[in-house]
Amino acid sequence: MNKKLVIEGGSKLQGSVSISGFKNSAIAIIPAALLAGDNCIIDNLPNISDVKVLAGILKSLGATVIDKGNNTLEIDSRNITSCSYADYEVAKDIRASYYLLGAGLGRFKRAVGVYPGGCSIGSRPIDQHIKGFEAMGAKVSIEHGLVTVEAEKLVGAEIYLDVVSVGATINIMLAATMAEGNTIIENAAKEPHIVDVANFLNCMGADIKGAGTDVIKIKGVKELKGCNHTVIPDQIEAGTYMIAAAATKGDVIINNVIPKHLEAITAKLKEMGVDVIENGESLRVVASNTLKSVSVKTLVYPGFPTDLQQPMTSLLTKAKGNSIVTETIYDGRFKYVDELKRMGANIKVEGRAAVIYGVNRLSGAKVSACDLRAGAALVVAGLVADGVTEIENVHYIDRGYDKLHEKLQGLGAKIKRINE
Ligand SMILES: CC(=O)N[C@H]1[C@@H](OP(=O)(O)OP(=O)(O)OC[C@H]2O[C@@H](n3ccc(=O)[nH]c3=O)[C@H](O)[C@@H]2O)O[C@H](CO)[C@@H](O)[C@@H]1O
Ligand SMILES: C=C(OP(=O)(O)O)C(=O)O
Repeated sequence: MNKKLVIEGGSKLQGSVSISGFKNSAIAIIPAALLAGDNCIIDNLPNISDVKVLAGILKSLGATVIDKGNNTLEIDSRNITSCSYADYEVAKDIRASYYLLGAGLGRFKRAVGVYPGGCSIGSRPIDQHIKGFEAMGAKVSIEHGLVTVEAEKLVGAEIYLDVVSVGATINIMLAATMAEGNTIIENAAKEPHIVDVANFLNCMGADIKGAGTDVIKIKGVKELKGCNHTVIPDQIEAGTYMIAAAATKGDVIINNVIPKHLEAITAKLKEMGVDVIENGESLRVVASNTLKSVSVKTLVYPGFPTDLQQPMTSLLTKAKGNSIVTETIYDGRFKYVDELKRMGANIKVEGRAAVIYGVNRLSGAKVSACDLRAGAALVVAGLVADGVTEIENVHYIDRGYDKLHEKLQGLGAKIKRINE
């Protein structure tokens, strides 16, 4: 089906919007539920395609997955007896299928899965995941597009990550939860969803300490039990609405957020002259002044998140003067810039840096999203552009934004979705 978003730019966003559960947390927690061999109830799940794909894979493995409504899934993994998913067509577009390797290894000492896909934003190896599994005694092989991990005995180990990796940190944590003895992950990632996943695992009976710091200690346990868990709010979705509010010179209250998780983006917006007012679990973003140019460097948490680099670049096209965006996490996350240029942006990319020369106006055009956050960047650009912008490849946006066009309509944007 050819799906499109059509935006008539120029409306200031106004009103309030509620943030959904965190994609990157939800898509780790669903595979983690496999470890329980029991019934888990997970709520505040975002209504996005990645969640549907993972819930579908768990079902295909034998789990009972019941949609309880109200963004809640009940996942009973008692009937899963092995973890092998080999359907390339189902798994190729998502990254988080890799968590089934760690969870399957933990519970069954063996898992087979499609080599992870996900956004095409540069090289995305899984060597640190493999290093962690091997340190715990597993053998790992990659053949015909499938990754097999298996261990006669899974034992705790000390693992120093060579690069700070969100995926490797969570995957090792999943496997180590049911390994014999203690595991220590050093140079661990500290992103909010690492803490959320650790809280979920601890609620199932795991013994994990230090999540949210760069040293995580896991004492292996023999079994886990089911539990109820509420996914934390989506840091990246919230940041995207903050950026969209600022770009349109709007006044938006963003509800259901954890302001601490948004400090890097809040600080950058304030530097640009935008007011960001915190009120409990809400942030109000008011952009009444001329936007100032700034430098942005993506970093691991608590730095500026790479997943907001693309929408932030769209915002900076509207700033006065020249801004610099440096991408330190991925080596290919500027592909979308050519689409922004179609809309009149003046951006020069040199390796890992982009210089954004502020322009007076963007103009609506037919453009195509090349990945999830590229899609978000084009939406932000479309909201401020003169005339009509048509965004193709909306399936990328559906991977990570819950009811995007409806939420934007609620803020006064002239946006519609066409499913042809
Ligand atoms: C499903 C999910 O949660 N995706 C997020 C996760 O991706 P993902 O888990 O893939 O990202 P990582 O944190 O692992 O990657 C960070 C950097 O480490 C490198 N690396 C990673 C693993 C490895 O084994 N070897 C290696 O060299 C990557 O190439 C990249 O340069 O964190 C990223 C960084 O916050 C986010 O952009 C993604 O939205
Ligand atoms: C890169 C992202 O997702 P994934 O790792 O799932 O491809 C993202 O959410 O921006």
